[in-house]
Amino acid sequence: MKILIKDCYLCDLLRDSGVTTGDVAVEGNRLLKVGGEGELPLGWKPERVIDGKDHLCLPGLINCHTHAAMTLLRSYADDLPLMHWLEKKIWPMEARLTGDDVYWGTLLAIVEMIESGTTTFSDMYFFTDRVAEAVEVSGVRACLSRGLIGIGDSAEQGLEESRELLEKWQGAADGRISIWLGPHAPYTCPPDFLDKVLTLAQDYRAGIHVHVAETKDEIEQIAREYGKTPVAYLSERGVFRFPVLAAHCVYLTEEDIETLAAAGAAVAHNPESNMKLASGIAPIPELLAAGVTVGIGTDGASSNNNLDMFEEMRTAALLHKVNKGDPQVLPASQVLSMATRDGARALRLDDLGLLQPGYKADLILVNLNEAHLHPRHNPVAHMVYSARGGDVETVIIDGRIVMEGRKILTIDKERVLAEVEERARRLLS
Ligand SMILES: CSC[C@H]1O[C@@H](n2cnc3c(O)ncnc32)[C@H](O)[C@@H]1O
Ligand SMILES: [Zn+2]
Repeated sequence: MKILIKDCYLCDLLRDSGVTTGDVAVEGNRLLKVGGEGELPLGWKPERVIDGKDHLCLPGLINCHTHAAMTLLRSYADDLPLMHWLEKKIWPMEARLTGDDVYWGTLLAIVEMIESGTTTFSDMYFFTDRVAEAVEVSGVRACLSRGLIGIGDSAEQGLEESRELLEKWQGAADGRISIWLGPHAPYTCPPDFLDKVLTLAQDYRAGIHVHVAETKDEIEQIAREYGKTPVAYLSERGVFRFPVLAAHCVYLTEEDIETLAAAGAAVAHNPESNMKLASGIAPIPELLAAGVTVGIGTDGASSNNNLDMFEEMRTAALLHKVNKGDPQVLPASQVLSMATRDGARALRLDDLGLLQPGYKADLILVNLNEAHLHPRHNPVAHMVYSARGGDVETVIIDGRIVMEGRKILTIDKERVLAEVEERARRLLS
């Protein structure tokens, strides 16, 4: 499809050169022209023209760490610390989930993400076949991992399912789906199990998505069991020989940061989940100073409790300023970059996260005609400090319009809401 978005505001995050106005042309699943950059072939005619006036065009937001189907458990267990929350509330309830539950819970997450401008997400859950189906039908982009727990009966099953996913879904849905391996965390993955995960990573050249150093409890447990930090434990097993997406990374030593930087590992920062579970504050300024790529994630809807990346950007920006007592820490343009370009790099998705000719056509139009977005001194700052997910008007993913005028075109939202209500009721009964 050839789409022309006319007269929108554009910001160039690569050069941080402020905001301009211009047109954006999309052909197939690629950006053809963005403002003054790129060429339209002679006689090029759009099939769709979208009026971009009073709208800011941005790369689609990238949610680097979530558990999409946990929308089913939103506000089922609040105000608890991580281990109590997981062991006493979440895991017993997750044991009751069916594949259909995960499918509909994931679709609900996708509705929420599209409505708030997220076009790509990185997920770790189970029944991942069903997660992939939800991604395929809805038109979003996703990196999916089957969460792997190496203690208990289902360890081997998780590995087998991961292998099947890699065979069946890697590059599926026109390349919108990527498969990663998801060893859950150092405290659920003993050394011999991690070794099996890495053999699979080697066989399929897959990346590793893992929770790391999230709480003080984890630091103490891994020190007790292995006499080292979680990062050192993973490093000794050889995890960092592969592309790594490390979620949380709240408690890191200087040496851990050096290890992550030297390995080219990326971190998914989840400030709201870390705040809600009272896990702590990740050393994001230090990671950035060391050259580590940092993306932003919401974590699951049960520890956040929404999937709005605008809110997450604002929280990230504010949290680190107050933590450091320095308002210059994490300026708006850097946070917006973390939620777009750096997120794409963290997920190893080339040609994504920037509005540049030749890049994948994943973009959003944010309606600036709202009271909280006036006056327009600095639309980039508005995206981090003032905007809300509900300001997103149009979403294009892989060159396809998936939301227009706030109506999602690929999913029957009413059906999703009804299915989830019924399933959530059954789960608690
Ligand atoms: C085995 S699939 C993934 C697994 O992770 C659980 N989970 C959700 N949020 C967190 C978190 O912040 N830290 C650790 N584990 C988390 C989720 O409930 C699934 O069981
Ligand atoms: Zn998580």
